[in-house]
Amino acid sequence: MLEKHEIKEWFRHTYITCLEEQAQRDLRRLCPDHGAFYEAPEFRVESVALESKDCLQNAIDIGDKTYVISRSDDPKSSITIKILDKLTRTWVVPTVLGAPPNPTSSHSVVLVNNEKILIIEKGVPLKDSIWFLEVDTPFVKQQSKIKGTVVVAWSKGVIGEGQKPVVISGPSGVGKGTLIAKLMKEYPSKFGFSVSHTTRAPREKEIDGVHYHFTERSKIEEEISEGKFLEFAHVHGNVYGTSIEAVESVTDEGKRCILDIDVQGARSVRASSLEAIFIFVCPPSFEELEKRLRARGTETEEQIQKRLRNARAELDQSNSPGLFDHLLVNDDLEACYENLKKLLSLYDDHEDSNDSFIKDGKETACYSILSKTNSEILLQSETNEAEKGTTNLLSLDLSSLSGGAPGRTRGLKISPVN
Ligand SMILES: Nc1nc2c(ncn2[C@@H]2O[C@H](COP(=O)(O)OP(=O)(O)O)[C@@H](O)[C@H]2O)c(=O)[nH]1
Ligand SMILES: Nc1ncnc2c1ncn2[C@@H]1O[C@H](COP(=O)(O)OP(=O)(O)O)[C@@H](O)[C@H]1O
Repeated sequence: MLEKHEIKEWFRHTYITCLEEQAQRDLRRLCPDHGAFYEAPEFRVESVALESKDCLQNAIDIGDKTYVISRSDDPKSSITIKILDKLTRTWVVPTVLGAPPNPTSSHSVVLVNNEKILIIEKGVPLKDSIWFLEVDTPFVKQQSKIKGTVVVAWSKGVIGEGQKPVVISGPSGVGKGTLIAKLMKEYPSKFGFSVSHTTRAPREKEIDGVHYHFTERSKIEEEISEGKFLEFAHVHGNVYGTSIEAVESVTDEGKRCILDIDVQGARSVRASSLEAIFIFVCPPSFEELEKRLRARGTETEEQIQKRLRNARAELDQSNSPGLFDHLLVNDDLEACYENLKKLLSLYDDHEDSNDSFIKDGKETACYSILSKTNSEILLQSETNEAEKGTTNLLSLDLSSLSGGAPGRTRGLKISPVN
């Protein structure tokens, strides 16, 4: 049997989870005498955050665990996560993956489903304020297994769906870079390149931050272990990797992201939550590939031999079932480029259902969470619209969230409530 002060504290935590009905049930089970004592008022997420002088914290119950999300009143400090195991009454500090929200003064939280918690940052425009803390998604489960620790992961919410990124793979020297450069030159505002990290040395005309982020092995390994990479692979004796930020920053600019990565990387992206289109570029023949590699003149003979050996393996894997959506043969460059354009235009009839909402400018106002049902979360403007007689509520449709950690949770449909 719990002590009365423990019951009170426990109930305050549980109540905030938006599971007040369950809380009442559990409370009756744990302590029949006090079950009816704490009447839950009408549900309003914001009003039940636990505030003390130097800290704001919210607690969310999922099964036997309570996730405590706190921030101090130092505006520079970011959110911390602690987990209370209610059965053993022990605290766990989880490994937190992904880029966290920028520090702000406070936030409101609500449980979306048993896999993730929605956090709305206060005092920042809606488009920057939506965050998901994943606590039991497939990604988090997989990372937990790999790391052998309890893992949670941040994912930024993005209103509307960006166009699917395009993954381009193919053996060294086949012409991937040439095709991508043509595309970027013709459509600079439509496509953006995912700038990979690599431990290989820069070639003569390569610029750091433009062609690659050239980096040290220890640095990239550290960042990989911090969950900052969507994928990475050892290619031709060096480490190459796509940071989550490399892809998401392009998509956030409203551009379609192009990734030039090897077959291992393509496989990893296929297995990730990033939905993309996968294209493999083949040479017309192995002899022609060798000719192009040599003519480029950027590698030593030893490096050319290594690339040619790896090319055979990559060509073999291009037919792996379910890996590549399209194979393009780069024989005549112009013809191949035209085929690439045709292929990409297949997916160009995309319309953003949130266009009108975004044009209204509502996404620049500040909101906080008001309430939740199974299908929607209501957000309330932080301005004084209610006093002016208008409701200024927004509905976040929960049926269409896509993606998630690592990266962004896209496809958020938000519409005004009349
Ligand atoms: N997995 C993975 N492969 C990459 C990445 N960036 C580049 N690569 C691949 O690494 C290989 C070597 O690239 P690079 O050294 O630029 O040589 P090049 O392909 O001969 O121009 C190519 O197959 C690229 O597609 C990355 O971020 N991840
Ligand atoms: N269709 C083509 N016909 C002849 N040469 C090509 C063709 N496509 C690309 N090249 C040349 O082949 C070399 C390798 O191309 P590159 O784009 O660097 O390949 P990758 O990025 O796949 O390693 C470059 O010198 C490029 O100018």
